[in-house]
Amino acid sequence: MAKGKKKNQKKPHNRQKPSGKPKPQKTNQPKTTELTCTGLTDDGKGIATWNGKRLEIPHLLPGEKAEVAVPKRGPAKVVNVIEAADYRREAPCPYFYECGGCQIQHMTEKAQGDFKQQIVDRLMKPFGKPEPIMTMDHPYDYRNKNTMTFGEAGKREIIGGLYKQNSHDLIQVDRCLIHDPKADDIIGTIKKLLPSFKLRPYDEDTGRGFLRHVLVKTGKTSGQVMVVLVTGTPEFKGKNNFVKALRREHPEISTIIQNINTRSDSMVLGNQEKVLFGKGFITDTLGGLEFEISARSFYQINPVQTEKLYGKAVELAGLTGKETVIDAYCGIGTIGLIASKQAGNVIGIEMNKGAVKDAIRNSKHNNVKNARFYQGDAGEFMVNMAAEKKKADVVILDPPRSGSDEAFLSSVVTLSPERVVYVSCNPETQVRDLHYLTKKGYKVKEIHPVDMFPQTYHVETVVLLEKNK
Ligand SMILES: C[S@@+](CC[C@H](N)C(=O)[O-])C[C@H]1O[C@@H](n2cnc3c(N)ncnc32)[C@H](O)[C@@H]1O
Repeated sequence: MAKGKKKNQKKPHNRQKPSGKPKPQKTNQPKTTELTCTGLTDDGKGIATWNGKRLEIPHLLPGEKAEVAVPKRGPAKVVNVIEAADYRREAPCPYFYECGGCQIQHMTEKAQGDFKQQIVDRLMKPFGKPEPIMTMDHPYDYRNKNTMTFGEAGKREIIGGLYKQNSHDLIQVDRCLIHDPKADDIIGTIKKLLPSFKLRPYDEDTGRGFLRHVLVKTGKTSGQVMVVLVTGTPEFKGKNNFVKALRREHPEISTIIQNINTRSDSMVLGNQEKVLFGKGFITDTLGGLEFEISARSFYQINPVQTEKLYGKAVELAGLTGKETVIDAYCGIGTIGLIASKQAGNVIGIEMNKGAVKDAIRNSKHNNVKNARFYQGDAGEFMVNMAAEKKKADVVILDPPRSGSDEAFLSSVVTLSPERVVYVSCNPETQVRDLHYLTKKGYKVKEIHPVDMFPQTYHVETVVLLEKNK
């Protein structure tokens, strides 16, 4: 195992007190005990009680009896499952128990769907019964955005992999089961090429070395592939030959970008980019439209499920070709542009400048004439629209995990659209916002959970609200 970052590690010290009496060492030696799991948290951890204390234990399932190691600090760990639940399975990924990327691979696929359905059913109970969750036929290989981090282990052995759960320790990962396999092949080739070009992984502490991460984006429909080499320094010795060698092994690559990231936080990408080969972006098709995807633009990571999610959102909007539709928190304009085919006009609002530029470019690229995109805070934008007595027939909103805010929601109430379609990647904050809207004259009509992120605990929901008659 390699260290991706050593900054927070304290140096050990051996000094003793002058009295000669050694200070007792604080140990974190775990106690191993037998526990029975009584429930599951919404992030997929087993719940058990030990010495009157509630424990949340990764990889343990309700009804199971297990030997569990309980340290003084940090998470408890399953040592041995004594009685297994009938929906437990051998996790298909060999890195599952170490890597933090997936949390529920030890459940059968049916159980994963049931688990997410139960969460949504419970949270949405005040508003009605949710529809059955939309699951995926092949819940693997789905990510179109794949990142691996580079570091070193032992005697300068290069590691290209993922962080261990809750840490900055890297695990060598040759194949991540939810990544696009093509992406992992390319990352493997890059790892193999590094020594022959005398390129090393970047070390944040010393500022030496070169490669921090490799990000590979793939267009599932177009087959186009973007490779982003995230480097800690701008110098790239032998870059032309490196690009040639990589393309020789992977002629499917459409564009290669060097992204320079000198930051010390956990952001993968920096602000500076150089296009080394190709156009610097790829395209992909979604909802019958073609979207340009750049290294830094937000694009839903599971295209198969996104078709279902957006399809449902547009269907719930109930458009007849005349309506004014607001696409709030619109990102690169995907939902609004897809809806524009059936709407009178679309107004998109988004905070991120780059995403708004992408949305405008995408509308031109698809010859959409009835959509306008604005940059700003969605709440402020809606307050202004309400103050100017503007009209909206349908509001579609897809806010970040933190949900929407009162400025936005109160302006929705003032604008008084017939329908509100609320897409969310966090049903908890969505429920909070639904309580607000249902107290102010709206009624929840339909609730649809969508499994956008199989093997993880995350669940997406799309909810239709209508104005009380
Ligand atoms: C979950 S993404 C949805 C993007 C888009 N609807 C899609 O499906 O690709 C949420 C978006 O909200 C934007 N955002 C966050 N806070 C915002 C705010 N206060 N006002 C407007 N947009 C905001 C983010 O930049 C991000 O693009």
